[in-house]
Amino acid sequence: MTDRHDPSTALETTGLGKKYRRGWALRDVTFRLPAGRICALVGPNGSGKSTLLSLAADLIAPTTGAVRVFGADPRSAEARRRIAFVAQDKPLYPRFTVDETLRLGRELNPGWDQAAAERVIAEAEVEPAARVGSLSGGQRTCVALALALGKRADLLLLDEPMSDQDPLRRHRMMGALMAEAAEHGTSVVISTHVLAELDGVCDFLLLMGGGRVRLAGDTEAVQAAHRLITGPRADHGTAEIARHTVVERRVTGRQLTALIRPSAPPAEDGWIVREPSLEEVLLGYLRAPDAPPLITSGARGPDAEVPA
Ligand SMILES: Nc1ncnc2c1ncn2[C@@H]1O[C@H](COP(=O)(O)OP(=O)(O)OP(=O)(O)O)[C@@H](O)[C@H]1O
Repeated sequence: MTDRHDPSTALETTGLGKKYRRGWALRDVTFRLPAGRICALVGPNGSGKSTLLSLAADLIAPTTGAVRVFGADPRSAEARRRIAFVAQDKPLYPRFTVDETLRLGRELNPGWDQAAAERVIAEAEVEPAARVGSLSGGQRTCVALALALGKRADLLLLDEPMSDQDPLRRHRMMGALMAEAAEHGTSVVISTHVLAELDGVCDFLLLMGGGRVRLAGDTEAVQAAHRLITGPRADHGTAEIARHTVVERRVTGRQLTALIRPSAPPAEDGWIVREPSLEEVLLGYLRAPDAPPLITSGARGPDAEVPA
């Protein structure tokens, strides 16, 4: 685990685990998110995404291991100041107006950025004089996002913030969020089920499955580690594929398509070989829950012992 006040690492976990009465929600999670990155947190329902975010935001305590925020304990005042968390259930005061909610944010946060918060409200076309209790679920999410951005945190933890937004507002909110993050170098972890939403937005990836990390690293490095190969479903094809780490293979008619992590340059003759899109990589892993995990070097802590 890195020293305190590590400016280069936004979030780091070592052997992090969380056990509820019914069993483990998170197991042996070890990764490092460098600062200034936009990290997509993806995985099926119940794979541990919210649990991981809640541990980082100190809403719950780990059963095993540790989590650090910029090198600090999440329970510390420093970590609390540097984190903003938008949970799935946005706890806001329903009797407050939007304006009053922002005023509360200003009073509670010394570094409050009123202009940033107001930009989100304006972008979302939410009426500042409206009571929070009268807003739609999607509009309430925008108020929660405005509070998070107004706090001017260094690490934004966002749990499916776009799930209740209509497509147009989803697009506008993502744009506003990314513009703010780029301007201030803010680190972001955003969980989502909408894989298409990630393209060109996120530069870091964390894929969870069964409470464990299945993929972690720069999106470019993750993509570059994979190849999508298509060819005839003949015996020699099977032999070719067996040379590599196979994430997923599918047969359609006489054709074989496989997502692989090549151990050597794949044979080109008779095969179409190309780098998969991020969505293709993610879909491959989601369809193959037993595929071996990949933690790229950029996502490993200095003292981590994780499989390559
Ligand atoms: N407070 C809790 N008490 C008991 N079990 C819990 C609690 N919170 C989560 N779990 C369990 O932990 C596991 C992981 O849940 P978690 O909410 O972290 O998943 P998720 O990936 O965020 O799911 P989703 O995509 O549906 O939001 C699930 O099996 C869930 O039932």
